[in-house]
Amino acid sequence: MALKLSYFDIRGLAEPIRLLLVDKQVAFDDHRISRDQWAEIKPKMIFGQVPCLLSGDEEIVQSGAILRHLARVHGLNGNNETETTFIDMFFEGLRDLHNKYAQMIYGNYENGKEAYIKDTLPGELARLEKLFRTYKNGEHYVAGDKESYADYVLFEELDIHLILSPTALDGTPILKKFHERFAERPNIKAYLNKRAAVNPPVNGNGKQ
Ligand SMILES: N[C@@H](CCC(=O)N[C@@H](CS)C(=O)NCC(=O)O)C(=O)O
Repeated sequence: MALKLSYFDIRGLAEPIRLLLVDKQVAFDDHRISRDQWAEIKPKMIFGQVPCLLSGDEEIVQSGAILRHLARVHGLNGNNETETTFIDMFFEGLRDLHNKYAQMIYGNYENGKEAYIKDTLPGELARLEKLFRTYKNGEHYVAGDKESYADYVLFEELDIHLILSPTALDGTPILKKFHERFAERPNIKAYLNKRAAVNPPVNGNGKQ
């Protein structure tokens, strides 16, 4: 089934989806929309927004729905209902953190960045690390031995926070190790090397 992922030429909400597809070696058209093209494309989108994954004739929007769709198709959803629920819960927790990050990035970067790094982030990461240790003490993936869609989201979330603050993970060694391990997965590593040459912005306003 031909896949086309439409998004802007930034990492943003599409990057965990790209990472999942790349890691699973699923071919896709990585369609990057320019600001000029957007005015024409926006009215055609179900909610007037991207990312949008076109899978054959099926149009899927909402980044969480896209990730969960791919998780079901590629076996990245846990081994049973308990694991799937845990993975979803972990993902929603990551989404909450990302919303706080995005509020600061888009709404209060100049005045809010330092307070976000110092006051908000450590507690958020500590909570995530505690949850991450639920399965096998966090030695592998979110739900234990096998990767899930939430691992791609977690990796990207940690990665962008390291861009924001290179010492961001110093207080959460288990998450730091996960980030290092995940970056070494061969397909991810090759993608990160290729991406580094282009270095696309993390966010739409160029702040990161
Ligand atoms: N809940 C949606 C949010 C999508 C969203 O906010 N997309 C932004 C880019 S990150 C967008 O399309 N902005 C352009 C616009 O709204 O015109 C999701 O998770 O996919």
